[in-house]
Amino acid sequence: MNGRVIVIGLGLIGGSLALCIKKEHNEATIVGFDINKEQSRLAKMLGVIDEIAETIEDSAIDANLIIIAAPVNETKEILQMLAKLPLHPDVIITDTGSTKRKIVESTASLKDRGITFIGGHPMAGSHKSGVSAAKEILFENAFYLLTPDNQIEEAKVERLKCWLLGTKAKFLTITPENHDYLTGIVSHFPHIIAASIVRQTEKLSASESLIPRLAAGGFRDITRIASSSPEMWKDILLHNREILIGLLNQWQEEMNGVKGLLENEDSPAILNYFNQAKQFRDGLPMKEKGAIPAFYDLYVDIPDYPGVISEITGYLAKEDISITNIRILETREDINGVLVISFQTEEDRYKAERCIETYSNFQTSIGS
Ligand SMILES: NC(=O)c1ccc[n+]([C@@H]2O[C@H](COP(=O)([O-])OP(=O)(O)OC[C@H]3O[C@@H](n4cnc5c(N)ncnc54)[C@H](O)[C@@H]3O)[C@@H](O)[C@H]2O)c1
Ligand SMILES: O=C(O)C(=O)C[C@]1(C(=O)O)C=C[C@@H](O)C=C1
Repeated sequence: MNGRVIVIGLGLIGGSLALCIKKEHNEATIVGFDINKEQSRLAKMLGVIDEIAETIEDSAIDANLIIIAAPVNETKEILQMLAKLPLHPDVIITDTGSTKRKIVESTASLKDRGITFIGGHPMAGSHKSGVSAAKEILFENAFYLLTPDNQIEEAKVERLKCWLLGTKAKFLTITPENHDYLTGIVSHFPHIIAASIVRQTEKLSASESLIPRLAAGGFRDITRIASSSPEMWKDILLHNREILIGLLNQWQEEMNGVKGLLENEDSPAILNYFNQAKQFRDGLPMKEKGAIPAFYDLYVDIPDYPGVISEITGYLAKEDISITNIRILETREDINGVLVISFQTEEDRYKAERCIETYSNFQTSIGS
């Protein structure tokens, strides 16, 4: 498709969407705006956008598609500001916010003017922020939730899906209320739990300095998302507070139940507790982004001798397998080191696992 697309908020999500749109619609012009000028400059330098917009006002006027990929509170403010501008009558405005009810409510003035707003939420992401973490394949196979008002013409929804074709996501239409209930359960609430586990651990570490050094695989897996942007999550929680308060009440009951099982030393019930959790977890769809890691990490246990990292990267280079990131887990320095290598795709990670197995005796695992 041809036209002008403006992306407001050039972080992980805005940057990734810009890349997807450019890939699918090469002839379109992608204009980017971010309140942080450094992000705009970086986005242009990385080829994520074609042009930098100096203000939203100037660039939105002739846009065919406006994507707001800013934090949820800012998204509301931007929508209210757009409602005052002389926009192209055929423009489609969408957002990427993790909550929908309050955002959709703030579009009343746009709606009164007959301007199309279709709430959007790509259900894939990461704990990383900023345009430097943006990638074209971020949304592949993920659900992309859309919350069009029932007055929006189907053709407009189809046009938006066409713009977003390069995401290779699976579109699903739901109401804003249902959206906030479902994402409250599978996304917002787990972020609270992850942060609470980390905070409890931090408090207990004050009297036990070994704790941070022992926190290894399991702790890291369940708390990865506690490294997400605190600013972003503060607003998400406040947008969805009623649902989250309900879930916290249920969780407290659940925890009281577990406490009861322990107090009563109810061995069969404890076994059953873990069995049921395992069955549900193991049955989650693995091909969908929601259930697999956002970055395809491979963990390699490495002995401590000079040159071991270049040895492993050498094996991967030999088989032409590209890596996107490499780091050492410091917490396990005192036993062997653990090298974490990230790949763009699950297939690359699989090839790397086979490659390292073929050329060495290093133990690998995918850590999930
Ligand atoms: N991170 C995720 O996993 C994820 C996944 C799906 C949806 N989302 C949602 O997408 C949105 C963006 O998240 P992200 O992860 O890309 O965050 P991010 O922090 O990587 O990027 C947000 C960008 O918005 C910019 N910004 C803030 N206020 C602005 C304003 N008033 N005008 C213009 N730019 C502004 C910031 O400078 C930043 O560059 C959020 O609403 C978030 O809830 C996040
Ligand atoms: O993978 C992660 O780090 C995420 O937290 C991604 C995640 C999620 O909770 O699944 C976070 C917020 C979004 O709105 C959608 C996706």
